[in-house]
Amino acid sequence: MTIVLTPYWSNGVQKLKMAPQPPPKPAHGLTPPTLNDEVHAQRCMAQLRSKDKDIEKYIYLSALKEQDPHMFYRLCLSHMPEFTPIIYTPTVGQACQEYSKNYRRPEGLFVSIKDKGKIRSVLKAWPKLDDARISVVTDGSRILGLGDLGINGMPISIGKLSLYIAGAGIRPHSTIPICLDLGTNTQKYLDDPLYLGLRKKRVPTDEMTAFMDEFMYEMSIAFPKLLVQFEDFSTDHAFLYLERYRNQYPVFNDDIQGTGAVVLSGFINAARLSSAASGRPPLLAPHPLLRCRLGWSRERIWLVDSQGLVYTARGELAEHKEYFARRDYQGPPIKDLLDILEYVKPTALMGLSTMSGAFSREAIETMAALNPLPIIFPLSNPVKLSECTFEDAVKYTDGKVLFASGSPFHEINYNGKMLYPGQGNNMYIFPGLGLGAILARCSSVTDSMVEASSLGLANSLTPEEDAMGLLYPAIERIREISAGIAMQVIRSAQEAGVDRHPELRAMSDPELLAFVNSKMWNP
Ligand SMILES: O=C([O-])CC(=O)C(=O)O
Ligand SMILES: [Mg+2]
Repeated sequence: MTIVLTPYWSNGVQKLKMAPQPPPKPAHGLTPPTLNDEVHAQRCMAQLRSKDKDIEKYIYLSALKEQDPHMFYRLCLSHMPEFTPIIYTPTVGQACQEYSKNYRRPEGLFVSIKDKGKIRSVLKAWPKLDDARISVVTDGSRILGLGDLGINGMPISIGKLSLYIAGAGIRPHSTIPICLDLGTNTQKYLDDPLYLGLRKKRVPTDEMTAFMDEFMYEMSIAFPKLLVQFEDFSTDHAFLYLERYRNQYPVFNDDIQGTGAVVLSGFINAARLSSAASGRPPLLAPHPLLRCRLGWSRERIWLVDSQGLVYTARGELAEHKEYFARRDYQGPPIKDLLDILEYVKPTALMGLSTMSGAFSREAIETMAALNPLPIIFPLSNPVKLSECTFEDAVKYTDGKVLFASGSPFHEINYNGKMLYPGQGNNMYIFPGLGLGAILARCSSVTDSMVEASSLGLANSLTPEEDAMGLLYPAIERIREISAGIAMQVIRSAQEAGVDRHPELRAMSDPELLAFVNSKMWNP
């Protein structure tokens, strides 16, 4: 699906002041007596870099995390740009595809449709019942843009939780990766002798819903302090279960809400730069009214799917497309993206299509002809499914583009000037959103909390990052960014009345930020 956005503007809210972090505790563990920690860190990096293939690096880091989690997280934090593409998108996509082939040891919880009726006993098998604070739950049905991987989706839960630990200082013991096995419709896996999941097709939705009801209820009993992040469910089920449980349990959907928040955040910053470049006046009233602006933004968003422009007169539409279907367009159908761009004349082009090349050279050139500084966000994951590359976006706009992608691209030296791609990936949002929700002990995750995370991220750019034209802050600052986001999320939970940690209400903002920082685990 492609969303074409027309102009949009915003101005900033107050910048956050960050409290200093507590100093890291000295690492200790099962290391030989003459082993020097500093040198061993270098040794680990050398071992990592000696691997030719990214999947080998993934396997090496997975083993390091098991053997020496302090070293793993310490290196992860000090090498975020090098680590995230391995332990997370894009390599985690390959790790999922090859999970049954590369499997070495248990790392999470599997709950299958065969456990229906006795899910409680399966959850009780988890060794750290009382510590559990955050679980990432997938059913493997839509892993990144790679489709239905069945039980092979487990590494996505593991990867997200590694970023919770690195990026928000959640204690490793407090995380539970979960993969639900409801079958798979991917024949290749059903035929694979090494496949680790049930050899059956996915169960129908009513059966799945009965399973999910029991699962969610038992989770809330077994782990009373747990926040649940739904991850990579197929689109229809993603919407269905978010709506079904969001007022009953603390739960959010990373692909709907986390991605929405991260894209909005990058877009707020891009719109500011784009409007300035075009000399257009600011188009948007100040921030904290996002929800009120939804109706307004609906007028400015043109949704495109495989059938072309989405409009109400086109006929029956999937429910999640109806909201943004154009009511003011009567036809004829316009299918071609170039024709749609000519018709709409958008400021921004966003891709959620999982179609590599969907933003063709002509589409990018058209965006550049329409705007002095077009906003182009190819958001599909992993890298090989991105609608265009950073290089293409730079080349076909002559270096004048506000770019963010879902997966990482390298910076480019274009005519002597370094240009930096933004990574509009929900990894900027979920650690801070989750941390805030956990610390507030919230009973549910409200839209206002998700919005708060988005605004917290948008306002986390330093003056230097701002001057470089970045849309997202440097990922190296993830701890500081997550702390700021968590604080905004806690305040928003308090405003919504879903917090269950009243002592935090009395704290001033600096006190609250210091509290958030003090709760972070450090390797
Ligand atoms: O995992 C990522 O990189 C972002 C995400 O949630 C997805 O693509 O489903
Ligand atoms: Mg996802």
